[in-house]
Amino acid sequence: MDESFATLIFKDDTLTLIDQRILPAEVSYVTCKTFEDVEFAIRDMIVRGAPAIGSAAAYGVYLAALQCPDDADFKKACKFLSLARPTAVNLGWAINRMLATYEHNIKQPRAELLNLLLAEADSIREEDIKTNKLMSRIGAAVVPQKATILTHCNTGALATAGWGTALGVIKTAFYDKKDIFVYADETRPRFQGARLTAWELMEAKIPSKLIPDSAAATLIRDGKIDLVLLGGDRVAANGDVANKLGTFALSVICKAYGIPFYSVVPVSTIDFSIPDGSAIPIEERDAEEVTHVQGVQVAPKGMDVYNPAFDVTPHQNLTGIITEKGIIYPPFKENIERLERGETL
Ligand SMILES: CSC[C@H]1O[C@H](OP(=O)(O)O)[C@H](O)[C@@H]1O
Repeated sequence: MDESFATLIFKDDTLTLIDQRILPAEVSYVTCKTFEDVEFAIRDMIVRGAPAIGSAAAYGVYLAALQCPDDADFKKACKFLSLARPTAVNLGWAINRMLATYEHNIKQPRAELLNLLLAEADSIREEDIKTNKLMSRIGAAVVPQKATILTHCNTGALATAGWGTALGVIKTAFYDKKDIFVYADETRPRFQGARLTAWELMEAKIPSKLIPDSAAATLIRDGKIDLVLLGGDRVAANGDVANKLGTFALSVICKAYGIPFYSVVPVSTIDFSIPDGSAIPIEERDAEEVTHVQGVQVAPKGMDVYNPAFDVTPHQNLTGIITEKGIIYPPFKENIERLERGETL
């Protein structure tokens, strides 16, 4: 996808989002004029991907301030936004950053306070694009001159405010003229890989193939994959990573066959407050996502469903975690503590 496609645009007190529920069949946009619109857009995955969710939520907080001059109403609106999806830490991180701007400037005239909140939301969006390009540059160093890469879910411009995390690394390696080939798995049940990553790879003209999720294991066993690059939604202080369902299984297979396995995340996706992955809330989504495919029923009516949207990969299965502050290698806990102290790795 060329960079003219913006995942989210904010203008005239309106957040415009490319509707990721129906890409690539249709390129259409949804406008959000209230914080309730933004909450729905996040919850229904019109916008998805940890950094993109954070950026959208930041504008949702600004819209809440526009709608709610009363402090208690505003705080209630922010709480409502924070509950839209539980796993990606970027949602809470962005809301908390906006709330800090609000509290710090609460005594300013209302118009000035609103301007400062909008400026903070713009900064969060702009910083994310810069962060993605920086981590992509750092991450491209782990991509051999000739490599076949497996990626999972969607971690491109659509999952962020622009450019991408793991797919950002892949694009950077490609534009660096590395001889890469990408296998993108479909990523059931929402098909972020088949719908979104395939679209971004084709737009970028990166040599690639789409595969069923369950084909990855055989490709890894048969030595067809040199490297796995994927995203993350919340990283615990010991390096455990919550990411799209299926990540854990891929990590086990890669560990068994000695394939490098990297999560690519901005530091804003690290939750320094939780000691390990057991504390990460895992979102469970509607049964229909599994019983239906693009609205067509495939499972018998009334069949019970377990539909976790994420799983947790233990740090022991990771080769490294690529960030804009450097690559976190084992010992993960100690190196994450260095990041928390503001060091660059
Ligand atoms: C760049 S973070 C992308 C991250 O978000 C995806 O989840 P979802 O599509 O449900 O928001 C997936 O976990 C990706 O790795």
